[in-house]
Amino acid sequence: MTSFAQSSSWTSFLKSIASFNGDLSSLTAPPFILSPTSLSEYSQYWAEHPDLLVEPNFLQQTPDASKEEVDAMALKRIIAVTKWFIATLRSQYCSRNESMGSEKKPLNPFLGEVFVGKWEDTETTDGSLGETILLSEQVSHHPPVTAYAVHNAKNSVVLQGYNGIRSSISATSINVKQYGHALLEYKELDESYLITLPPLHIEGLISASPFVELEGTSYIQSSNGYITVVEYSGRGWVSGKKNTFKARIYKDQLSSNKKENALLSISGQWSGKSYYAKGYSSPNSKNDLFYDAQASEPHHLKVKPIEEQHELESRKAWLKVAEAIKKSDYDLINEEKTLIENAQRDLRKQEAESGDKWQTRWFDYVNYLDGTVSHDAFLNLTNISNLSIRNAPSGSLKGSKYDEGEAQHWRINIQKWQDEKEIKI
Ligand SMILES: CCC(=O)OC[C@H](C)CC[C@H]1O[C@H]2C[C@H]3[C@@H]4CC=C5C[C@@H](O)CC[C@]5(C)[C@H]4CC[C@]3(C)[C@H]2[C@@H]1C
Repeated sequence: MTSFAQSSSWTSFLKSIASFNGDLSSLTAPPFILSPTSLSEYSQYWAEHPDLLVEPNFLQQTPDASKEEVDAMALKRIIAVTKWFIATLRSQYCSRNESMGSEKKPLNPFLGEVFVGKWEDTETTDGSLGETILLSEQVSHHPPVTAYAVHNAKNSVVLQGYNGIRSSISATSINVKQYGHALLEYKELDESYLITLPPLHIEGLISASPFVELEGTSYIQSSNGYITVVEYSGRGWVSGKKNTFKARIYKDQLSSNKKENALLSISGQWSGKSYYAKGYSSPNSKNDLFYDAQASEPHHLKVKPIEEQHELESRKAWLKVAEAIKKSDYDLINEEKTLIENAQRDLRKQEAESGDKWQTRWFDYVNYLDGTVSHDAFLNLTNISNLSIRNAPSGSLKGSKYDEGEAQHWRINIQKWQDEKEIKI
């Protein structure tokens, strides 16, 4: 038990969780659990291995390739995309534990908050990787939704997506369903991938050292038919290790209905070592190493100095709150947060009076049910993967109990970024 666990603020916090209303940002957490980082910054975790993100673009068959060679290259590419995806998980779900000792409560982004940065090509000697940029924007405040786009122009790679969560409480953990998805497009290959987001829960609350554990299933569906099905579990599973996963790659969604059809199986820890073997058997450490998450340090993106940032940029906007959190000065945290919250309330009031709703900056809210979109990567990929197009928990299948209601999703409007005058990377 950490010393925090006995502190009165943590026990009263745990009691407050008991009367939880579903909106995590409404819980007043004790200062030591607060992160000085805004949730709008979490979009960067999709691209802390830019080399892995771009790698599939270098796996192209020759123009005169036979059907078998074309197929073999397509399989190589989904294996590379799976490796990139697995490599994102340590940053996504362990980076706070590694840098601050436990999972923390991120700052709740205000509507219109943006976070931008870039990864320069420090990997290659011939510059073949090129620069990768991140655009992240809080496109909704109630409920909180962060949209993002990662763009590597040199290799025509665009990753775009958005994330919102719904939380509930069980006896000892916070259960989180993720909403949204990521779309990964390799324009040179005319190939795209739909990536869904796994449910998670927060363990370690009683011992005041919370950490994320992934659960359930997520999918990576390629426009060339191949699909990766990833199953997550924690300590409880056979391996007894935390952050355990099994990924199986199939020729197409139909064959994914039977594990025996798996072409390749990968298993291990997404925050540690994982191994692969042909077919559907579960590989172990005697098989070939697939990826070692601890062996390759994440590349942190470059962010302009605060004094060069626009007032809507996250680190500038939250600077005083972040400093107060680092000093654990609870009164100052509340004082500075209240200033930001009041400014936001005034903006909403003015918009209500003038009738000018807040306009999102770089992302459009696309309705997939009113006929405005006849065909795009998302419709194609949800068709071949049998995944719902609705605003359902990420990875919900067509025909499942969640496959109902609206189908509106956030998409990057690259023209709006190209027309951007005020905010620079
Ligand atoms: C608010 C209650 C509280 O402070 O509880 C203490 C604990 C820190 C648990 C609650 C917070 O835990 C944080 C973990 C956050 C997720 C971490 C990673 C991701 C992946 C990223 O791609 C999208 C966002 C997401 C899902 C984060 C969402 C917000 C989470 C659950 C924070 C909880 C408030």
